[in-house]
Amino acid sequence: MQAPHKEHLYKLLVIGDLGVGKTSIIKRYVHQNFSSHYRATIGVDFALKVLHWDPDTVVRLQLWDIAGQERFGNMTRVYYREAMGAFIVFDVTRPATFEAVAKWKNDLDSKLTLPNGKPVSVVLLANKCDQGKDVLMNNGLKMDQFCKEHGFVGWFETSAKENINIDEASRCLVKHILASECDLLESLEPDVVKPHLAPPKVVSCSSCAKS
Ligand SMILES: Nc1nc2c(ncn2[C@@H]2O[C@H](COP(=O)(O)OP(=O)(O)OP(=O)(O)O)[C@@H](O)[C@H]2O)c(=O)[nH]1
Repeated sequence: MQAPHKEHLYKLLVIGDLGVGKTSIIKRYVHQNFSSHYRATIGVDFALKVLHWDPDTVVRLQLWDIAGQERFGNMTRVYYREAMGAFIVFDVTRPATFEAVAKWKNDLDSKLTLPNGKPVSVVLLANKCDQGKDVLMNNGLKMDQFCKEHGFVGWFETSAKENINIDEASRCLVKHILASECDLLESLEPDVVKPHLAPPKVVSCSSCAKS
């Protein structure tokens, strides 16, 4: 088999309130397992997921699992640096975690933009959908509108427990990041392209297929 000749490395943040399932989503996505035992994340954890995006392209995702208790703290600014995208997670059984979503998004947008000034791609995850849909039922038809108003590129009902929609949400985020990277590379002069945005092996953009 021929080796893929395009490689992308993206740092992705996973943020949201305490106990919404950030660690569980990453564990499910990367290690294909789930535990109902809750242990709060301290600070930040990391995981790596390798996606064979197409026969020609490998995407490496460096997932930053940021503790919910770090919310809006000074530490998060350091964690956000050079991220290309994020998942903001809430728990469908706890309305307060949905109410915090806009604050997480505003915090992220105020601390992190791409070098061309545009916001990074963010997907909203309505997690624990195996447990009921209290929040979604209340907000029902407004989810699409909410995402549009707050600049999310998409949203998914997910369950780390039942493995629902996690792969799909990730593919959606990566698709948007590939497109925004394409924009970025076009808008920046070659001498100011930062190394992390243009890894040496990137020879063309897979999302717009320009060489
Ligand atoms: N039923 C159900 N439980 C879940 C799901 N995802 C996570 N949980 C449970 O929710 C609890 C919290 O999950 P974590 O993944 O630790 O949450 P977290 O957002 O990483 O928490 P912090 O690191 O403290 O911010 C654990 O008991 C998990 O087993 C899910 O999709 N369905």
